[in-house]
Amino acid sequence: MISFRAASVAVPPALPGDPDPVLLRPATLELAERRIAVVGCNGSGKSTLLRLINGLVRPTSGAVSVDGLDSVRDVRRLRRHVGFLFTDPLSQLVMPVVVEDVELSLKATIRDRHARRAAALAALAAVGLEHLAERSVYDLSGGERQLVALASVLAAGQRVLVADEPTTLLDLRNNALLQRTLFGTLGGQVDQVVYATHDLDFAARADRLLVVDNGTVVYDGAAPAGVQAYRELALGNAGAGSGPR
Ligand SMILES: Nc1ncnc2c1ncn2[C@@H]1O[C@H](COP(=O)(O)OP(=O)(O)OP(=O)(O)O)[C@@H](O)[C@H]1O
Repeated sequence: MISFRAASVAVPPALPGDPDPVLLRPATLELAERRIAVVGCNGSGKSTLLRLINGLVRPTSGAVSVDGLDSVRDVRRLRRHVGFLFTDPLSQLVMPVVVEDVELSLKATIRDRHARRAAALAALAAVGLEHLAERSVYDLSGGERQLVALASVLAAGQRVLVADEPTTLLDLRNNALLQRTLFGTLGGQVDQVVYATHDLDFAARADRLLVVDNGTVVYDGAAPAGVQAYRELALGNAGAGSGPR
């Protein structure tokens, strides 16, 4: 269960004397569903909301917790419980060689070096990238990096996954592979996936959908109606006729 209790985020103003810009207005949410999508226009506050979940952003007021772990007080334990997939995979690929990056995620759980290598190769195979195991992460395409980041995050074995626009760099086939892999882990090692996306077909697959506008959660409910609400919000009347496919 992911809980937001009147959680808000404000930052210091760029110019002295200006009011503090509010990135997220107080949000109270109890998120228990397995697949939770967050949609909204550029700059609406989706990443801010996602980053609150694993303590990358601290609430200015209110509180956020995941399965009883407070995002400020228990932040170290929270980070072991909640994995985060960044929009830009280079933000999180820390080892120079693909297989080594996945092995790093397994270090806490598999002590034997050979077993760790085998598990890392299996994690890469799950996203169709075992042939890239010995390549430099800097030589990969953007989409290949995004899939390696997914393999590394899944290998870490966290119960909750937060993914910030995880399909932005992926072609149609790999987009489908990512969705299959991400959702396929649910009910196994993973209890919940929370993802922000501009891909409305991906968003429509959620069990619950949040629409964020100008730092406020303006819709919270079923995905198909939420996608439609977002179309109308973003496009006005032009979006009203085009329902989710
Ligand atoms: N540290 C900060 N200081 C000032 N403004 C910030 C800071 N972090 C984010 N913002 C602003 O807060 C707003 C929300 O940012 P956020 O990254 O949450 O949006 P988003 O919905 O994820 O956008 P996108 O779809 O473009 O990724 C943006 O206008 C951004 O410029």
